[in-house]
This record gives sequence, structure tokens and C-alpha cells, in this order.
Amino acid sequence: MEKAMRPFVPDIIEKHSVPKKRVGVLVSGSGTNLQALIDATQDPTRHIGAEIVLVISNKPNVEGLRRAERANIPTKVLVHNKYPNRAEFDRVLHNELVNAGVEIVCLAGFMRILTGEFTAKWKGRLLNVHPALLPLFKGVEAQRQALESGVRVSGCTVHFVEEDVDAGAIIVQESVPIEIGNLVETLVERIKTAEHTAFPRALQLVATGKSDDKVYSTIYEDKTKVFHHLLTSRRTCKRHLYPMANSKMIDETQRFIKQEAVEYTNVAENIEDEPIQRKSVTGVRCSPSKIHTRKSRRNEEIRSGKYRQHCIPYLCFGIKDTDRYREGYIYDFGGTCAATHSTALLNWLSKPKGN
Ligand SMILES: Nc1nc2c(c(=O)[nH]1)N[C@@H](CN(C=O)c1ccc(C(=O)N[C@@H](CCC(=O)O)C(=O)O)cc1)CN2
Ligand SMILES: NCC(=O)N[C@@H]1O[C@H](COP(=O)([O-])[O-])[C@@H](O)[C@H]1O
Repeated sequence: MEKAMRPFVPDIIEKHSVPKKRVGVLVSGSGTNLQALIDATQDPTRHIGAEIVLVISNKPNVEGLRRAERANIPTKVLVHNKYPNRAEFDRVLHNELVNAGVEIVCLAGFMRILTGEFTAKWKGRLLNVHPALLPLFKGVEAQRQALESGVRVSGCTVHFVEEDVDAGAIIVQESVPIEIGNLVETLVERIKTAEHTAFPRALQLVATGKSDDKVYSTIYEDKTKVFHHLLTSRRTCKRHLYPMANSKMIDETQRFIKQEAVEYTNVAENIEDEPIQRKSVTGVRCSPSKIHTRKSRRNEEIRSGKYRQHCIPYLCFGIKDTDRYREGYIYDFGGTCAATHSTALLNWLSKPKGN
């Protein structure tokens, strides 16, 4: 074996020798969250530590069942109103899951309230995804509730299921900025995109007790904090260094930042002492070489006051290895956007002060 690979062998063996947890997924409709769980659990590089062995729907002929069939996963339809009461439906549901050897149950858009008898039997092994940042906006139409409340950030929550609806312990959350003019349908889709990241991560945490991308959740939590800081602090923000484990996380975070940066630019328009035309953020890139040296011409000229001090603190990516920075570091600077390559912002910066 290639000598350089030998140090990685124990970790690879450890990851692949642990038997996967058997998962049952309950659906009621389109099943996009089911699809995200199928894609993640069937991708060996994601190390989710689980395999979906059964999909049950309380409604016939829904897309969620088609998705399972396409992935060669056994399915069952248990129509809830064919049972005398909720408890009887839940008992049959429980027996189907036990007979399939299910160890963890995921509610992926399953639109039935479960009895306390059922939730007690699956306590700590029953996960649900909700389209809001619980404990805000419980129940149905959570996205509409968020829009009508006027909050600027919503998101999704994956939580353990208890008898009290949407009250179980939170496992993972992802934030989704609400853009001005968002319709309910738009927000539903944008939150679903976040769900498709959050649910697999939550399942990995419950199935394996750890997450390959715990760094990722750190970044997202920090980023929400950082962006709140940026939105309120106007000029200065401390320098943050966020380690990222792979380019996929860079891409996802870059998308989040571009979205948020545009959001931030909107806010910048309201800065009285620094009236700024709205700039469309075309990208968030930089190379550690500029950060590394910080002696770049742009830095010096901005520091010298030749260019207008820009009031939008900026998140930058380190996107390639250098002698001091490992791949995938995010850097954020307050005050200057020294290392950005965003054309729009750079053009604006290049205008001499006062223009
Ligand atoms: N005991 C629990 N059951 C469920 C939970 C939970 O936390 N505890 N989470 C829900 C998911 N959910 C919101 O995320 C939710 C789903 C459905 C309903 C609801 O009112 N359902 C109606 C029927 C609606 C329909 O058939 O279209 C009902 O069950 O009578 C509320 C919240 C899953 N279950
Ligand atoms: N209160 C429960 C609830 O609103 N659940 C929501 O149903 C959708 C199912 O979509 P999917 O079928 O495409 O996964 C998801 O957005 C999930 O958050």
C-alpha cells in the first residue's frame, strides 16, 4: 500500500467496521427531505453511519414513495383514517418499524401528530424536521408565521420528537435570511434547501454520536453571530478564522455569504454618515496571499486614506493552500475589503474619497 496512505488506515477501518444504524422514514408528501437522507446515507464518503431500510407513508401515491422505490428501499402505505383511532394507527406503525428492525425513525414531512405511547417507545431515536427556528413558529405553516412576524432570519430545526408537538430537544438548526419581498412559496423552498443539509447532519450525529462536519455547524452558528455583528456594528468587526473541512462547505458557505452580503448591502444603504449606492455582490473570494502578506498595494492605499474607507465589513475566503494557511479558511476583516475580488465593490472602492 502507498506508504503515505498507511496513517489513514485505522480511521477508514474504524468508520467502515461499525454497523450502520437501520432507519425508517415516515413521509406524507413530496419527500425532498427523504431524498436528501437517501442521497446522504447512500454516499459512502458522507459517513452518515445509517441506512434507510423502510419508508412508510400515511398517504398513497405520493412522490416520497416513488423516491424510495427508485432507491430500491421497501415501502408501506398505512392510511391513518382506515384505523379506528390515532392510538391504533400508531400501534400498527410501531409494529411495522420493529418488524423491519428499524433503530431510528425520521419524520420527513410526516403530517400526523403521534401519540405519547408511540413517542415514549422511540424516545431519543425519533427525529423530525421543522421549517422554522424552534421554539419560534411551532405547528403548521411555520414559514408564513415567520414572514408575517417580520423577523429577518428564519431557518429550520431538526429535533427529537416528544408528545408535546415541536417541543423536543433541538439537534441541528440552520438559519435562512428572509429577503425583502420574499413570498411564502419562495421561503418554503429556501428553507427546504437548508433542511436538506441539516437533516443528514442530524441523523449522522444521532447514528454515530459525532459529525464529520461539526466544524460546519460551528461555522453556521458563528456566521449567524458574525453577520448579526456585521449588521449592527457597521464598521469594525474582529478578525475571525473559521476552519472548513472541504470545498463543499466552502461552496455552501460562499452561497450563504453572497446572499447575506447582498442583504448586508441593503442595510448599508441606511447608513446616514456613509450613504452608499446598493452594490450587487458578485462574489466572495480572496487568496490567502493577500491576507498572508497584508502588504498588498490595495491594503496600503486603503490604509493611506486614498480610497474611501468602505463601511461594509467583508467575509473573505482563503481558497488555496499557502505556507501558513490550510485550505478553506474564511477570514473576515472590519473596515476594509482589502482582499476582495468582488468587481462591484472593488469598483466602488476605487473611486477616490468623496466621490
Ligand atoms: N407527538 C408529536 N407528533 C409529531 C411531532 C411532534 O413534535 N410530536 N412533530 C410533527 C411534525 N409537525 C410539525 O413539524 C406537525 C405535523 C402535523 C400536524 C397536524 O396538525 N397534523 C394533523 C393532520 C394534518 C393532515 O393530515 O394534513 C393531525 O395529526 O391531526 C402538526 C405538526 C409530526 N408529529
Ligand atoms: N410541521 C411539519 C412541517 O411543516 N414539515 C415540513 O414539511 C415539509 C416536507 O417537505 P418534503 O416532503 O419535501 O420533505 C418540510 O419543509 C418540513 O419542514
